[in-house]
Amino acid sequence: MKVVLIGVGQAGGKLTQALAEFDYEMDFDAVRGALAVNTAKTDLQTLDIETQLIGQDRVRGHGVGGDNELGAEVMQEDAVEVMDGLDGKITAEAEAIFVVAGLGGGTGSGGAPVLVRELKRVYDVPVYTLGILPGRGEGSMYQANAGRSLKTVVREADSTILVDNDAWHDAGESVEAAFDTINRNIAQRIGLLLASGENVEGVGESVVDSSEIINTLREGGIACLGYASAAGGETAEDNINAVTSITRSALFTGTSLPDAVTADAALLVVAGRPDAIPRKGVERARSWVEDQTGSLQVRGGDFPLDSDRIAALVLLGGVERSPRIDEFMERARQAQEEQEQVDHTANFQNDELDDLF
Ligand SMILES: Nc1nc2c(ncn2[C@@H]2O[C@H](COP(=O)(O)OP(=O)(O)OP(=O)(O)O)[C@@H](O)[C@H]2O)c(=O)[nH]1
Repeated sequence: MKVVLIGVGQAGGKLTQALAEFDYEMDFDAVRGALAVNTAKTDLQTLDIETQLIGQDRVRGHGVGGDNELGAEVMQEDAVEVMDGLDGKITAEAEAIFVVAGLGGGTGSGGAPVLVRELKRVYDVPVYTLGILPGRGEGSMYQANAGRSLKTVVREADSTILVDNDAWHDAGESVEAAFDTINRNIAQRIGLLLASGENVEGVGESVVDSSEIINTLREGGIACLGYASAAGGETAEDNINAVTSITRSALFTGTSLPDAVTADAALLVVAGRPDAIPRKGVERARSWVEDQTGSLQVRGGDFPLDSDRIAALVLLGGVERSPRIDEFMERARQAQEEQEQVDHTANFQNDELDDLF
């Protein structure tokens, strides 16, 4: 799928760069344009992709300090500039636009939903969000911000693929220490999904293409991605059990949104050497995904790759009824209440307020 990526905020910019680099190193050519937008000048200076600083009048290049309402305002005020900056980058060949953001901060959290809305007004291709949910251990500001941002961005985007910051790193690693691991995994796994069907030689009937990704995300709402891989055997026959077993791991342990299984639609992509991908294994795994997700819309396809490993990617569309989302929204709601209490106490201690007597 030919895509243009727009990172908003610090996490959004870093991930956009990581995705663009992976795509370039693998020679997939799925990423046709990349831009990082932020209110913090120093965050942009560390990136190699094209960048755009917004909100200079309001925050003078210092970021919005976790204030996502301010993040949304700044994006709205500078929307014309950002859209002008994208002119020429989003060409007719682009099949989708991805707005990439950490939903817990200020700039990405507030700015992403505004930018998605603006993009949808102008472009005909689907506009998706790749959103990062704060891990359980992150502070209440992050949780509350992400709750509001998620609610808004899901309404605006054609679909929102979520990666939970607790999902794609080893247990025991703190979220901050794990950023590198998470970002590498996102670049590889989301990168492979985007590249499915791109730059593929000897395209056969069973090769997955962009329309299957778009159709899987068509129902809107929240989506997630599962991934697992294993050493491949010599022949396709040798890999029948491997394909079913990695598909199971992708859905149960390798998912970007733990516990999200019930889905409106799904796509199973099996990547590996074309002669090592077993038709029988893929078909068996696809019908297993059907049983697990309860969806009758489970697509399947191959992604020919010159690799000794065999990998399964499971894209689930319409997972918003999952217990994981309910649990997160409850956490966000409690965090917002806690924050309101903190603000309330702060008012009592405010020296600028006169005591009554
Ligand atoms: N996976 C991942 N998450 C990150 C990374 N950096 C920050 N985050 C997460 O993103 C959220 C914070 O968002 P940031 O992108 O840092 O903030 P911002 O959008 O730049 O907003 P301000 O700093 O308030 O202007 C938190 O939930 C972090 O855990 C990263 O490199 N990788």
